[in-house]
Amino acid sequence: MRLECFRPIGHKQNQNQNKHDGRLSLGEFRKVVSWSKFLVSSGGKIKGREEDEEAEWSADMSQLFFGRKFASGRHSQIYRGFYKKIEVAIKMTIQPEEDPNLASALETHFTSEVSLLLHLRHPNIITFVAACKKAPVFCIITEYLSGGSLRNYLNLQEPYSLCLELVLKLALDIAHGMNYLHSQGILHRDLKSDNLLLGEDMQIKVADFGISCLENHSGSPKGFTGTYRWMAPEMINEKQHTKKVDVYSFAIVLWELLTALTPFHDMTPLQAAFAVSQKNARPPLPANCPMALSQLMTQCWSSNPNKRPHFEEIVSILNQYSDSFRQDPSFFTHHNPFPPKPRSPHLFHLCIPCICRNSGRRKSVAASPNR
Ligand SMILES: Nc1ncnc2c1ncn2[C@@H]1O[C@H](COP(=O)(O)OP(=O)(O)OP(=O)(O)O)[C@@H](O)[C@H]1O
Repeated sequence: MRLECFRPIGHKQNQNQNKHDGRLSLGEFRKVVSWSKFLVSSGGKIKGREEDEEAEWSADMSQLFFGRKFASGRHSQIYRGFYKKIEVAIKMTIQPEEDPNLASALETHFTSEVSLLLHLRHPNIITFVAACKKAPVFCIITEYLSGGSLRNYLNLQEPYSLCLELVLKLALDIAHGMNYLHSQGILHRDLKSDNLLLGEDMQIKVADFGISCLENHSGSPKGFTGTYRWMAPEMINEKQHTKKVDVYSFAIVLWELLTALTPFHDMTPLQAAFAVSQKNARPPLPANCPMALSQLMTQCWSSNPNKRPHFEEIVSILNQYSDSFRQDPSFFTHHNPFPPKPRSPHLFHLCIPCICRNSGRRKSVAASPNR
């Protein structure tokens, strides 16, 4: 998109402008102009993660050019734009006058999202550019990712159609991003395919840190929750939770990659939450899913958070699978993550006569799936 399609805040628009040429429509322009009176004079500061650190994040609004709105969140509108000639996404949130509780929750989440994003630098985490806070309008500027969300991508695919190579690549991108996030002591708490964005080269970046928090401040997110279909049972039950809630959500995302379907699509989010937390329900394992990936998913969505692996381990397992799969495309057909346990020497000894006597029968007994 050409730079001249975008307008700095406060710039007058030509009324005859064509609505469909990538520029702002009159309505969109009026909205941005109405926000501009709040944004132009902004020069906010926000507390950094260190108690005494006040990090400057304030955007230079004269360098911000708005394009079209291309997405919406629950409480935000997302515009394309340019900031200092870099293509960006601009997330705008406006506090509702009529709902002071929501207004205050939105401010808390804006502050928390900025203070966390500010410190993150990783190829699989969305890059923060700048922000602007001038109540009742808040804006967060990040790099723009042209591939849209993973959910939108999956919606365009046939069920069960993603090739294993792509599933492994995307799963590894997510696991790398999450491993980095956890290494920084941050819990995401809303990991889902809508919050995973795709770059041009199908590189995934983790986004939307609105309800994320530092590990040692993991109380319930005031005013908001994550999304039930992806939420770990202990978080649904509002119990104390740890980094492992993200591992649970990762398992659901892995299931989405393998099926391209929406988890618990035949239930409302509340029904899904009840089924997961009270009946230990999980999405059905795909029939043709390699056993190695089924085992990883099952482990990651275990109801006991201590049985879920850390992301470091997940990265290492997925790396191993990717390497083996690259070298031998039939790897997943042969690989059995549950190798039969070696028999104890005592039992082996006892079996010898019976093997000798019934050598023909032994084969079929060993092959019995019930053993
Ligand atoms: N940097 C970006 N590049 C491309 N698309 C983006 C970007 N940021 C957000 N989006 C799009 O906007 C949608 C909503 O963004 P985001 O999840 O950050 O908003 P939100 O208000 O926190 O949403 P919600 O509260 O509903 O989860 C994303 O699912 C994605 O499709």
